[in-house]
Amino acid sequence: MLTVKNLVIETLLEQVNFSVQRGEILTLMGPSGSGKSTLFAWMVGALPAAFRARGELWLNERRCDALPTAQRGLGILFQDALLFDAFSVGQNLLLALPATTTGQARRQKVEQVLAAAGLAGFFSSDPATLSGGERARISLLRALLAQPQALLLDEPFSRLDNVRRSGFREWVFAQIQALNIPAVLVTHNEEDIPPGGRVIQLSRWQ
Ligand SMILES: Nc1ncnc2c1ncn2[C@@H]1O[C@H](COP(=O)(O)OP(=O)(O)OP(=O)(O)O)[C@@H](O)[C@H]1O
Repeated sequence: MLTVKNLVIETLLEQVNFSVQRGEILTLMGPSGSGKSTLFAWMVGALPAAFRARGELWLNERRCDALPTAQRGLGILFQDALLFDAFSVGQNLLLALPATTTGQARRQKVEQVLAAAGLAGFFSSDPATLSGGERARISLLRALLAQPQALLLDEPFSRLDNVRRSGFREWVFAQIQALNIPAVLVTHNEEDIPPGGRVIQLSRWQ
């Protein structure tokens, strides 16, 4: 379970409280500038220096808000599918693979997740030559290869056209359910809300 408890980010967010169960996707909505991305930045341990925050972050019974980013167990996916364009698709994915997988098993693991995502044969591709939908899928694969215990999705669908958007959305939701990890989705689009999913509205600091 992922919990944000009594979070205050001064002059931006007042008293944010939520818990997300394993396999659940909680949707966060709110006007532009209400602090959705800043909330994610705080959760991953990268709050801009301009802000002061207090509150608790818990992931699977472990308090995480004082831990370094890499130890929090959170994966994050941004609106822009950020990939290193100097590296091939496969190298981008290898970078995310934990050091516990070694030797030839590293490449095999990456080939295997590419194939499972319908991207067999993309290992040596240059990310700059991919479509927006392909970049989005590879970005999610990269986030998942790091074996996060929870996933934060910051408008991951907004740069995709309508056809790609719904396909990618279903695929992302299926991945989260298969991994049985909690996820938080920021979106401006009500169509992105998973069927029956809970929604939290962030409001501006009063
Ligand atoms: N590094 C920073 N330093 C100072 N202020 C910042 C910084 N990053 C964001 N802000 C400000 O914090 C406020 C909240 O921004 P944030 O990006 O969290 O909003 P948002 O709800 O994600 O908006 P949108 O829906 O437009 O993406 C905005 O007023 C923004 O200008």
